[in-house]
Amino acid sequence: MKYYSLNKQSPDVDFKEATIKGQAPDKGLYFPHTIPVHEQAFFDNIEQYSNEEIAFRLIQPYVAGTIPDDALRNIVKETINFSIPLVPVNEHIFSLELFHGPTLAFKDVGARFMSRCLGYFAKERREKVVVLVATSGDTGGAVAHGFYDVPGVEVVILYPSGKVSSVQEKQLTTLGKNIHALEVTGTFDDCQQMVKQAFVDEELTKKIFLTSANSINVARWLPQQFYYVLAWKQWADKKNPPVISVPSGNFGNICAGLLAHISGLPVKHFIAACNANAVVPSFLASGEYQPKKAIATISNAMDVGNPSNFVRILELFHHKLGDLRNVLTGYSISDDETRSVLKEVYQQYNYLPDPHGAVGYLALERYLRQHTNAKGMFLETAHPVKFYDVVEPVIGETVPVPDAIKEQLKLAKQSSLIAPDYDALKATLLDRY
Ligand SMILES: N[C@@H](CCOP(=O)(O)O)C(=O)O
Repeated sequence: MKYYSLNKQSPDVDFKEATIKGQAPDKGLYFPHTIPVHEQAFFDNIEQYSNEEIAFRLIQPYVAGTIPDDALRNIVKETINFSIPLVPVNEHIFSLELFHGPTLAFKDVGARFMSRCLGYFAKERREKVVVLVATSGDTGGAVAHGFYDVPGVEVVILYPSGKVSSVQEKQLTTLGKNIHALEVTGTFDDCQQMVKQAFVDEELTKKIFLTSANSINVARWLPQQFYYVLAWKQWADKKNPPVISVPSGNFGNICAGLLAHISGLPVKHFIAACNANAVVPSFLASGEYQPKKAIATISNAMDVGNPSNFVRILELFHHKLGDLRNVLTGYSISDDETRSVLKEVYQQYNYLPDPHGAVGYLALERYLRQHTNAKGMFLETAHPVKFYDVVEPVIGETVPVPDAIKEQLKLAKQSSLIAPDYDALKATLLDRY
């Protein structure tokens, strides 16, 4: 499989080089030359396959030739060694729980896969790799955990000061060793911009071997297809495929779902469930793409004003807005609506979503009101405890803290404050590495 840059000014690369580079030299995102289409029988008989076999079959065509199949099987097995259950909330709506991994968020799948691929490729290199990553909350913790203590790898996480939850901040600032956090006095988009600029700074990249662990990196983005197909395995009504509502910020997750759909996965419709940061729903309505400064909300991991993966979504649909609209509808949900649906779902169905899941639930409910024969699922992208400061006042109860993170919450934060300014990042990196 070859990958091309969406800016079309850089040479094609294979999976190994795309993973190591993170982003193409012309600042474009890498995109696969062909999208594999799986046989109908694979999806028709999906219950027959183990989770590992499903994940392996999905990812193998993208990796082929760069990691041998036996090593890849091992990577896949370690990546999804936790449950990904589809849980009924009511008669029409199911929750795909993606928070049973070590950092309680869907990002664990991509981060674990990428860290293992990079570990595999790094064995062949002597140089230290510096992984740069921007986070609005969940990516940072998952990448910190996935790359913790990996030999030859240093991780630098940029996060917007005061704009991630207290649990997320602990997850990305307390591990120490090879994990370093930079607290940026700006927005997630500032962090993302600084990171992207670093990759094209020749002076810096001559001295430091940099890569990205955001979904701009194909090794972070592509494995996110796994759980869409694992959801299909658990979907009972195979004659009536699900509507899938995806809480969306940087749009890597929904873009992976759309990719799986183009590869043959039965899905009735996709919903981009956004908070007040509604650049993509506005685009779907008007045809105009207008990036905006990110607005802070209670579903903070989706506080993105210029989603990186929007260009990949356009490419998937050959830039044909009509085709995209046939598959994807966008909704924007306010913080007040999020609080009230969170409470309602908890009281009425005894199911506690996190604020991102609540946005996904309400967007799905709105769509199903117009499409009465359909049923659907929302992606429950993170455990509600990660947002206990929002959730507890809404439901008037304490959210029990899972054992997986109890000890980490007692550790002290270690971070360096920096301005939302590329020169500040460059100076920090040159000084440290
Ligand atoms: N929602 C993200 C923002 C970065 O997204 P990514 O998938 O490109 O890493 C976060 O939680 O940090």
